[in-house]
Amino acid sequence: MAGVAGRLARRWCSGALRSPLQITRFPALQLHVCGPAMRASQKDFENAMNQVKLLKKDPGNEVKLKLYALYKQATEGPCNVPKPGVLDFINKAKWDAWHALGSLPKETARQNYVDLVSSLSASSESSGQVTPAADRKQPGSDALVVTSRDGITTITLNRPDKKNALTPQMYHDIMLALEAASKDDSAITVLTGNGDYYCSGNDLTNFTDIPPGEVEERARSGAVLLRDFVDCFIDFPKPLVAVVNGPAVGISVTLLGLFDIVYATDRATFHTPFSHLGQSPEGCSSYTFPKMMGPSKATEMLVFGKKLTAREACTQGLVTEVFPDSTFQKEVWVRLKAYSKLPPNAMRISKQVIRNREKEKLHAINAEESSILQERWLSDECMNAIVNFLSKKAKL
Ligand SMILES: CCCCC/C=C/CC(=O)SCCNC(=O)CCNC(=O)[C@H](O)C(C)(C)COP(=O)(O)OP(=O)(O)OC[C@H]1O[C@@H](n2cnc3c(N)ncnc32)[C@H](O)[C@@H]1OP(=O)(O)O
Repeated sequence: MAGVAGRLARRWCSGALRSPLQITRFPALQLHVCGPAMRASQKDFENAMNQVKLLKKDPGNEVKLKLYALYKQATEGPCNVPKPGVLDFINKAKWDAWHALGSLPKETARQNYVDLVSSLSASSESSGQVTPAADRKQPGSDALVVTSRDGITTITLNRPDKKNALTPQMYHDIMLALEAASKDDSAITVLTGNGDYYCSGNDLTNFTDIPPGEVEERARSGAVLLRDFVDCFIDFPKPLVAVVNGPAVGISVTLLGLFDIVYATDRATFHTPFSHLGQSPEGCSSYTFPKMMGPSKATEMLVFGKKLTAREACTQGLVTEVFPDSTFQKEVWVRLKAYSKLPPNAMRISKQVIRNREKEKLHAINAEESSILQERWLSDECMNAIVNFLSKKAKL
């Protein structure tokens, strides 16, 4: 086994399965499963599969083989496929691992899978047992991962290779996730990013491949989507926390004015390059930013595109607290777990007392900003900026 593991390590470490994210592309871990629950429920199992995608550290080949074997056993039962040839190292190692589980019942394999993922999560920064909060419609792609544990529902942007830029599918999935989180039994909802960025804002390739006759219609439907998306944040009934794990750009910054708490690593920056892009502010920032930081500081950000450090953003009221990057995850999650144990109804009602009197105004501002942006998207200034980005001339 040592020789095979060594060859596997070389193959995996030099190939497609190197990073923790890539573990999720291990095809067997993606399949859907069914069957009755004994101990770990189907939901626990699905949550565990989502957790695997978020592991910060590569667990190593032995553990990956164990996960593979348990997954196969839990979903298909005892190994029932022919043994691969001796030179087919990877498939043979996988087959060996699965075959070694003998007649282990599916339910036990599922439980063992959940336990193993839980122990891996606990030993990485995102610790804690994953538990289902409510029946949740899973997002339509891997670009968003939703988990619930310790009374906290966490929505994680999971497109690290694109700095978590937001695609139309992600806008829809975030809305669905917020809708589900508003009804589940968690006390707090968190939005965060996987990888080195929190979010690089709207995916600028959303503006490509639009047939000439459809530009206006695309701008109109984009504005409707934007308005609906921001409305979900305005109306969200429970404490909403942004865990800003790295730089934030565009709409991911403007939305922060609608969060109840914003925790940021000292590595984060806050950048709204709207004028550079021929665009205009959204996310109600034309109202929340001047209110928070005064009109001239808001103008520096929203009109001149001044990029703030985390400490500057904290001084100006956009960020609640800044943590050293080395302890960010640990400190923030300890804090949030403690908050999540407070009486949930009291927290929800207090949030509403603080926020409700602004709601109508925010909806009106959102509608206005969306309609102005719809016009901006049709402007030459905006088109030229997108072309510049796409041709890699502009790094903002
Ligand atoms: C419903 C519609 C609602 C619309 C709401 C409107 C919102 C407005 C905004 O959000 S405006 C903000 C738009 N975002 C930006 O302008 C950021 C653009 N990106 C960058 O400037 C840089 O990529 C960076 C500073 C974020 C990171 O630079 P770095 O050099 O560290 O990394 P790369 O540039 O190599 O990025 C890695 C890959 O990620 C792709 N990418 C990053 N951000 C975006 C993005 N916003 N849209 C599309 N793609 C993005 C980048 O192209 C690289 O991809 P590649 O590896 O395939 O080249």
